Amino acid sequence: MNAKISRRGLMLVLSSPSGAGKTTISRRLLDRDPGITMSVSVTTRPMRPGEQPGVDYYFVDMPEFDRMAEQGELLEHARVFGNCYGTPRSTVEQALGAGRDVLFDIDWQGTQQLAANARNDLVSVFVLPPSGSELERRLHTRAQDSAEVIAQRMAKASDEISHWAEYDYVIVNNDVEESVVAVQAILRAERLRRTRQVGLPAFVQSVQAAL
Ligand SMILES: Nc1nc2c(ncn2[C@@H]2O[C@H](COP(=O)(O)OP(=O)(O)O)[C@@H](O)[C@H]2O)c(=O)[nH]1
Ligand SMILES: Nc1ncnc2c1ncn2[C@@H]1O[C@H](COP(=O)(O)OP(=O)(O)O)[C@@H](O)[C@H]1O
Repeated sequence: MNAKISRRGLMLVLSSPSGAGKTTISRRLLDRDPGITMSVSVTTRPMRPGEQPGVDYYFVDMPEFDRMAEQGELLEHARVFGNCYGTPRSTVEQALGAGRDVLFDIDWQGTQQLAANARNDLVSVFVLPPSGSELERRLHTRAQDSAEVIAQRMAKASDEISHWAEYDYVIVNNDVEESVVAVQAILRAERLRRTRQVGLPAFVQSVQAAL
């Protein structure tokens, strides 16, 4: 049997223009891998029908968001579509220390901040749609937004996509299952990075001691 070597968790970021499929990929990944925890963000945007506080987001008002940001309670934060979004620091740090991986659905601004502050813990994946017309089709089939909101999301897509080259990995989400398998392969390899396996020195010593 393989020895259990303790490991630091990693931060897996999925970013994409709205509608490319990151929520769909994230859900399947979370269902299949009990070692991953989803980071729940705080936001000032209004709750949508069907959303649950503490599950989809923590919904807060602007003064509370500002207080959290000022007191250093957010690992990163950004303004997106006119609302504020941020990642609570404490849950992420606890998970990483306990060897659990954390999945983030955040935009390029948040990813840049994590890269600046915690590069060694970060693995970033950009999800591209197969084409512009397919992106628009997916936004329509999701049937969540008005025509006006869809037009806004399409206008924002080019801006988000312009940051693709800042990511460690890029996948084109043609087939959901293939995309999930690709992200699982990325995770599998990244978990084996020497620097993340903090229990390795002790393990190697124990192997050497018996030689
Ligand atoms: N930087 C940052 N971006 C976030 C965070 N939470 C969500 N986002 C991004 O904010 C954008 C809007 O999210 P949301 O309001 O849920 O709308 P939707 O995902 O486009 O339906 C998406 O691009 C998310 O990736 C966060 O904590 N930090
Ligand atoms: N590979 C795919 N092929 C076809 N439809 C997809 C694919 N991935 C996601 N979708 C669909 O596209 C829509 C947008 O996906 P979603 O995961 O909500 O995107 P995002 O979280 O990036 O905004 C949803 O209706 C989803 O079922």
